[in-house]
Amino acid sequence: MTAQQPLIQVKNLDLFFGLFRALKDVSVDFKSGELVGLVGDNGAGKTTLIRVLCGIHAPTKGEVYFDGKRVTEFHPKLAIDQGIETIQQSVGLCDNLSIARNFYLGREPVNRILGIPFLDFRKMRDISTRVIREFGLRENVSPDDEVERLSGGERQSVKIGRAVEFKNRVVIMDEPTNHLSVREREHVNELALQLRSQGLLVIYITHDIFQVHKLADRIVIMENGEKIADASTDSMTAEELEEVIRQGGRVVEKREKK
Ligand SMILES: Nc1ncnc2c1ncn2[C@@H]1O[C@H](COP(=O)(O)OP(=O)(O)OP(=O)(O)O)[C@@H](O)[C@H]1O
Repeated sequence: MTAQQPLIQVKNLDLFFGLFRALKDVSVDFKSGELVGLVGDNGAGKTTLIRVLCGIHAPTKGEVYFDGKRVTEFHPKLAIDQGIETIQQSVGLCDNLSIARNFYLGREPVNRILGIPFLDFRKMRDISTRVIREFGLRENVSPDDEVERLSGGERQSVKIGRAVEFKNRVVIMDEPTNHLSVREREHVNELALQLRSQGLLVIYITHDIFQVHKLADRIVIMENGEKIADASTDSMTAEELEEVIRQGGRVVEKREKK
């Protein structure tokens, strides 16, 4: 990894829901071409942090920089325009629409005939066919099939394919392998590595410590709204990582006191 400028810089972020402080002075950097595991117990603040990055929540205090520029407005559309895509198990696809339509959701290509705009179905079908083959969907799956017909892993593949095709710069994967079979899980994880090797920043949220330790370059651990550790996976075994999470910040504090 070169010493390049971080793609995303989070500085001293605080976020309150009413009186509840969900993020406490969180600072963290993310670089392009990195796969970063974001872990921590339930309620640690992982989802809240990534919701700030994808423009769903505005921080109460602190700063976020994207590509060196301060983010002054937090809105999901702005985050998408900057190339930040979130892949969650249960959201992101409309079950009753075809794979092709889902692939282009919100970015539908248009043909103009006599100045009247028409959806370019041929383009949607052609591009999504290529991508669904490339991303490992079954041979008998057609771009005209409703996504309802797809397995969990195939649904994730459509979302990941979409992120690559639209040249996203950041893919946030929030528990992307929940409820998937072992084979599908491996496939989704291979796709995550593929995104990283294409130079994207991948932020991977999970409770599966052993899985993320194998995949990630770096692990950021959160606890009660705070970042309690940020370490490369080479510097910590999966067992040590699990212990840090189990003990909250206490193991880290002990290590720092030595
Ligand atoms: N919209 C909201 N309004 C009020 N409190 C919220 C809201 N969203 C999250 N919280 C609270 O903020 C804290 C952090 O939640 P968050 O979802 O970020 O945790 P998490 O680390 O992603 O947990 P999990 O692994 O269970 O998804 C929790 O105590 C949660 O109840």
